[in-house]
Amino acid sequence: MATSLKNLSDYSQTNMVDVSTKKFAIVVAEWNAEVTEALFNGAYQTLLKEGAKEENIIRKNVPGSFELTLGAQWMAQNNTIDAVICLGCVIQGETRHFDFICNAVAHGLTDVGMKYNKPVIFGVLTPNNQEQALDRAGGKHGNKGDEAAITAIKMLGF
Ligand SMILES: Nc1c(NC[C@H](O)[C@H](O)[C@H](O)CO)[nH]c(=O)[nH]c1=O
Ligand SMILES: CC(=O)[C@@H](O)COP(=O)(O)O
Repeated sequence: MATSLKNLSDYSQTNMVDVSTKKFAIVVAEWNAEVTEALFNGAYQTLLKEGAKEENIIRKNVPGSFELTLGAQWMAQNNTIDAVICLGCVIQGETRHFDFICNAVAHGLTDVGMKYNKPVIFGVLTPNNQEQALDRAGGKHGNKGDEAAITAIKMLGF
């Protein structure tokens, strides 16, 4: 598995720009809160470690990952926001509901980034079970929240 070959929290220092004046929105889905809170902490601490200011990081919650798209749009339309980081965790259930949510939010966040011409980062875990989720939210495979924050910073250095 690709993730088993890398740690989500490892990253190269290329394209790491000065983010001391950059403003970030982090939109967090409340579903699977144990996981999404760990993703948020990873993203938040990574932004601070890379030089972002606490006062320049805005957090907004949405009920579930499906709502990340509208939450991202509400943040992206704010001209003072430089990048939007979206965090969620969609865990496979018994039905195809998982597929519809994952596809909708992946396409939706892509569309928001293209519409507002700014980084909108897909920090959504799509695991088969809780264990796989926790492994990627500060567990043995690192933290996708770290990865999402670094991705936002790298895109600002494009
Ligand atoms: N099952 C999960 C959901 N489901 C809720 C949806 O995201 C959405 O809020 C609902 O369909 C109403 O629009 N959300 C997650 O983030 N994770 C899940 O595992
Ligand atoms: C991904 C989900 O929405 C999930 O909670 C749905 O579970 P199920 O497919 O068993 O209804």
